[in-house]
Amino acid sequence: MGGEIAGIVLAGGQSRRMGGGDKGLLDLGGRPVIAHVIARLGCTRAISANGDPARFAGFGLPVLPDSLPDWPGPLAGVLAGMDWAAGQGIPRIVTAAADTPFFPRDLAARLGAVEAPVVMATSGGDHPAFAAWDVSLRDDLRAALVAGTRRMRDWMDAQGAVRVEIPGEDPFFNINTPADLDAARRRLAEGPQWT
Ligand SMILES: Nc1nc2c(ncn2[C@@H]2O[C@H](COP(=O)(O)OP(=O)(O)OP(=O)(O)O)[C@@H](O)[C@H]2O)c(=O)[nH]1
Repeated sequence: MGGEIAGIVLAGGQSRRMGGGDKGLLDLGGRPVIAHVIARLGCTRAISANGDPARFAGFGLPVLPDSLPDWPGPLAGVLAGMDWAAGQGIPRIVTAAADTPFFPRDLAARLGAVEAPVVMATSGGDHPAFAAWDVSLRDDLRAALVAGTRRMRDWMDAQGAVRVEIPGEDPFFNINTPADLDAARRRLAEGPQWT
């Protein structure tokens, strides 16, 4: 599929399993976890998160508050990304989670190459935070949220999302707990392929 695709990093949420704060701002090898995600995604154009945008100022990207701020969950962040991209005249976004620093660098190209309105990454299970979305779906997504849809997977299944298998060794390892952060630091120490 041709056309521009804008990377949106989902960085909101409550980080309850981590004990609060922003998982993306935790240190991993001398830089924040989200810096790894921004670099790997390659086409990052915005960060999706509620709260004070100043905490992300160092990345030089717009910080998008959730389109439905009282609606917890990453789908509201996806909608914010779609609304922002539509305003920029960009037809498609690809989303990545700010707490997942080791996915392949060609992820956006792999998802963007599939000609479908919703493309979900999978590797030993679905990873709905990693997906490509046509922004033309935003009014449908808004309506679904208002109607009570909460889980990304439910909405994507309703849309008949195409699945793309992403290669790699546990490519969507994500940092939810302090033990996960320790494991990520150990993985980083394994070699330059993870930096
Ligand atoms: N924009 C936005 N992103 C979110 C929201 N909730 C979660 N995310 C992001 O979606 C990804 C997956 O989030 P989870 O780990 O399921 O939820 P979390 O709130 O970060 O963590 P827990 O409270 O421990 O479940 C992470 O990158 C989060 O930053 C939200 O309400 N808005």
